Amino acid sequence: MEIMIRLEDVTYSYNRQPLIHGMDLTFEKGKITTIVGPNGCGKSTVIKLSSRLLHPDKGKVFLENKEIGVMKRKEFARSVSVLLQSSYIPDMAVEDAVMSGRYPHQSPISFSSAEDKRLTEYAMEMTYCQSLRNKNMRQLSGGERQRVFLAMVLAQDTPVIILDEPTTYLDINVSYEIMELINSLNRNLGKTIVLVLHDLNLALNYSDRLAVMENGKVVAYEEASDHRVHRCISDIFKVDIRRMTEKGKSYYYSFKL
Ligand SMILES: Nc1ncnc2c1ncn2[C@@H]1O[C@H](COP(=O)(O)OP(=O)(O)OP(=O)(O)O)[C@@H](O)[C@H]1O
Repeated sequence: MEIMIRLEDVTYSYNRQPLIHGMDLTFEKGKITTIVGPNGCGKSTVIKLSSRLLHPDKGKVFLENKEIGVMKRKEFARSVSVLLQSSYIPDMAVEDAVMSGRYPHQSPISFSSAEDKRLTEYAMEMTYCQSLRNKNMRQLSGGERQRVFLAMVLAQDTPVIILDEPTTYLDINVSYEIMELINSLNRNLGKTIVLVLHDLNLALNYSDRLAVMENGKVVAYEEASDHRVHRCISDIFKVDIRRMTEKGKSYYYSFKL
């Protein structure tokens, strides 16, 4: 098992109110790991600590063997892309916004290369944004904007992709398409993916591993098919988890008892 991101003895407080205390957590290379847990348990905080948007009060975060706090901004951005829950909405056309995802790969004086244009097109195609290319970001619906933010992440073309609730605002069909895309980025291109998902059915069916959080702590961390993690989810969310097989494929689903 190779580790891509490692939180080591991490402590974090907001306004002197401790939220995370001495957390050890790893995200494996080449896997899809999803963090689940109730509102306010600290999932986004872990995402921000893992992507240098917050710095631990104590402890360290490593990307492979480098401490992320000492990495150069562009160096980190060539390795890790991140989609947050509420991103700033830039006042620019969709195509330019997606192209801006390429910035870590460009020098300050260079213009966009053929590779930048190719990846921008690819990212827009994969996220169904091509027809939006000339629209201003601020004119988009919530779901359209979420797809463009995902395209920006794809265009960044990093080995690690961190997505905090990527299916927010998306209708059920687009949610599944995006989860299939995330799955194929992992299975076909070997990307390491870290997700936060509220939809337990998506989390159970698209993750290799699940980290269950409660009150700032990781209370279970197992393979997504492991009954121990299912029991923990059942206890926290007061749901039952079942497995069904359809056309030779197994699926998990959760439902309220
Ligand atoms: N900037 C902030 N200042 C003060 N408190 C904060 C700040 N950001 C988050 N918190 C608090 O920290 C706790 C954890 O927040 P966080 O956003 O990490 O939770 P979450 O598990 O991602 O929640 P949700 O599922 O609702 O998105 C919450 O109680 C929240 O109110």
